Amino acid sequence: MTKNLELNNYLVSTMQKIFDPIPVPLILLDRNTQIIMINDIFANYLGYEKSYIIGKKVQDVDKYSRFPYVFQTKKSEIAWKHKFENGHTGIVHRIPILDENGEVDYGFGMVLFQDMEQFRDIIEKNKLLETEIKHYRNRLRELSGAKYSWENIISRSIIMNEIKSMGRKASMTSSNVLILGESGTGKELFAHSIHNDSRRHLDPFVKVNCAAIPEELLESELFGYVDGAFTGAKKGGKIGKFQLANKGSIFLDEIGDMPLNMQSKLLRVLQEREIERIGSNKTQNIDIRVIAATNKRLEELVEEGKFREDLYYRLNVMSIEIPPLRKRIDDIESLSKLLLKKISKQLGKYVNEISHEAMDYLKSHDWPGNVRELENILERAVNLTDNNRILTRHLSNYITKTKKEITIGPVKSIKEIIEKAERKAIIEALTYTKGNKLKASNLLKISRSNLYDKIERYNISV
Ligand SMILES: Nc1ncnc2c1ncn2[C@@H]1O[C@H](COP(=O)(O)OP(=O)(O)OP(=O)(O)O)[C@@H](O)[C@H]1O
Repeated sequence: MTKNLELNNYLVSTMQKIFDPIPVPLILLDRNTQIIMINDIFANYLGYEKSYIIGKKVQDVDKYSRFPYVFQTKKSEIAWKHKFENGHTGIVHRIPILDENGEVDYGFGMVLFQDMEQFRDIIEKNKLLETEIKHYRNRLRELSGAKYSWENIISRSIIMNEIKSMGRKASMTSSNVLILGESGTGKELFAHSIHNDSRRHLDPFVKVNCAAIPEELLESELFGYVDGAFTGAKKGGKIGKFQLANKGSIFLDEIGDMPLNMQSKLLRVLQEREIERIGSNKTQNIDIRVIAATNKRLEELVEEGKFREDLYYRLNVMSIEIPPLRKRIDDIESLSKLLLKKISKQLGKYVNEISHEAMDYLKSHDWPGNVRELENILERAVNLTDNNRILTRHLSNYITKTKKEITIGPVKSIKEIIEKAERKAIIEALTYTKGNKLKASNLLKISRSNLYDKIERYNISV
């Protein structure tokens, strides 16, 4: 008995030594709400000598104490506003400590904020920090997030409009998306737009070019690593792209070039929805949407054993195939106009017109490099022209060398077919009448002024 008492006294005095230097008001009660321990700062706060308080029931020191109630409910009260008997108002925690039978053994209390001013100060600072974080998040999103949306994707052809509307549908779902198409067809534009139009648009959009990162670095890029994971690892470790993209979307460009071993790891992420940093055995849950793109024929890669079939099916939940530019020549004119605007802005040189003949050449080219190639051709032409107009001579030789009749594209608009036929008929009539416009207009059965208008509109040199 004496031994137990001695032990108890020893424990209490040791704990008191620990309690006292802590600059936060702390209190410990026994199961009868009797104060076993209180630190100096709390005793001062209550306005009593510590020796006077110890051994008293808590409600005798502060008649508003809710500890008797907490002992009944056995439920902690965290961050409660409390007005003490002496008039102070603070924010407090009251925690019942239960024994193995679930009965209250002790009660632990602390004053988190000693007055409401202090509390309001912290809340204000917190709000300020939140605003700052929001600001930097927005800046980060502007710098590294999704930059493009549907308005940036020019589409006049029926086929492209349909594909855009499929893209819009894909934005609405949370399924993975696979974007297929030749190089330069606008796969990346689609990936940005899908993210920007999805419910994840306020969260990160992280791009990884699977073909550009050496195989041995890809795993650490995607998964990150912990401090000291391997020789040469950065101090403090590295956050992987999966984690950076958490809650948002990860754009895996050139997925067809992902090495097989990484494909297995990606599949695990998609199945388990969790990742492990290299060198760590802790898993972290992640919530990401994968948007993958490739210019390779994935089915062929699957057949050749270069792409995992199960991963292919996981990614191919919604697939969008962007047709090459040569299959949608109706888009060339409007695309060129938009690209001219963009290039003019970049080069600080205003060019906004393309002669009819030059446009014909553009429409009859095969465009193996698709929109990217068109952009390059136009940039060169803008540099070469002396005014605001691009003529045939400003186009690269390889574009003007071969001009075939434009018959490609099953979805040419009626307007374009009529315009082409009209232009051809006017040229034939003018050639036949050796440039006599009156005779030509009679042959064509249109008025002379109408003929003049069309000559100007179709840019026909007489
Ligand atoms: N429909 C479009 N409207 C406007 N610009 C486009 C369109 N399609 C492509 N572009 C432009 O063409 C260029 C190439 O597009 P993007 O990078 O999206 O192609 P990609 O298919 O991802 O190419 P790669 O397979 O080589 O990565 C970009 O400058 C893009 O802005």
